[in-house]
Amino acid sequence: MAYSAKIGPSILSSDLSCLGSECVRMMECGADYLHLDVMDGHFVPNITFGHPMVECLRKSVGQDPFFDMHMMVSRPEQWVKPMAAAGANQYTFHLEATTNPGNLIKEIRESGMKVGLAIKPGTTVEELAPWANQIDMALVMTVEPGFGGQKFMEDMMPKVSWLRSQFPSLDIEVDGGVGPDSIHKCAEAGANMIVSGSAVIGSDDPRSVIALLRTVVAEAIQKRSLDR
Ligand SMILES: O=C(CO)[C@@H](O)[C@H](O)COP(=O)(O)O
Ligand SMILES: [Fe+2]
Repeated sequence: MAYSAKIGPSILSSDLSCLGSECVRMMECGADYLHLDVMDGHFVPNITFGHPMVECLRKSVGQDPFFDMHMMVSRPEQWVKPMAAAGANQYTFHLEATTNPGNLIKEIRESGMKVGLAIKPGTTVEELAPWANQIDMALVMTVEPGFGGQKFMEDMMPKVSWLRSQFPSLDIEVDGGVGPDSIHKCAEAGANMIVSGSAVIGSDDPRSVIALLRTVVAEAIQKRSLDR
């Protein structure tokens, strides 16, 4: 079992005027990576930031933090090279946003980044499956992409369970409404990369929330390995 429990705060929920210090604060509170939500106002009805912001963040926080770019954009091909140059580590694009996932996967790899492939709630996991052996991480959205602070969609968990059963070593990420109330469902289903925005950033004690999320997921991974 190659995968481990990792917690990635979504900094979309933080005070955006202090993004650099918020990233540093999350890493100091025990985050394993940072989940950066890029929205273009077209693929989703909201706008956040692009590669110039990522470049500034990289300069501000140093080389260490792993930047998982959640690209909620209509033309993901367009931003591969700029994001790689800006210091992104993983480029997670939406299956719904491209007609040629195979070529995009190749371009992301050639740019030196890891590859993530995301699906919206209305997309079946069978549509993602043909690409699963070529990617580093599958992202199962547990809200409609576009905004933080939405309600967790428990009915996405069968997608996670199915992926875990078919691809035992794959990194599987969940994103949207994940926090102490929903983490058990995600962990039981087999998710190991956990994005949490409002539950972590909005907490008075983000360190404890991150530690709790990681413990629940790590215990589920251990249980799965003993059951095999
Ligand atoms: O991609 C998205 C939303 O589209 C997420 O990354 C959210 O920003 C996570 O925030 P919470 O749902 O955990 O508040
Ligand atoms: Fe996200």
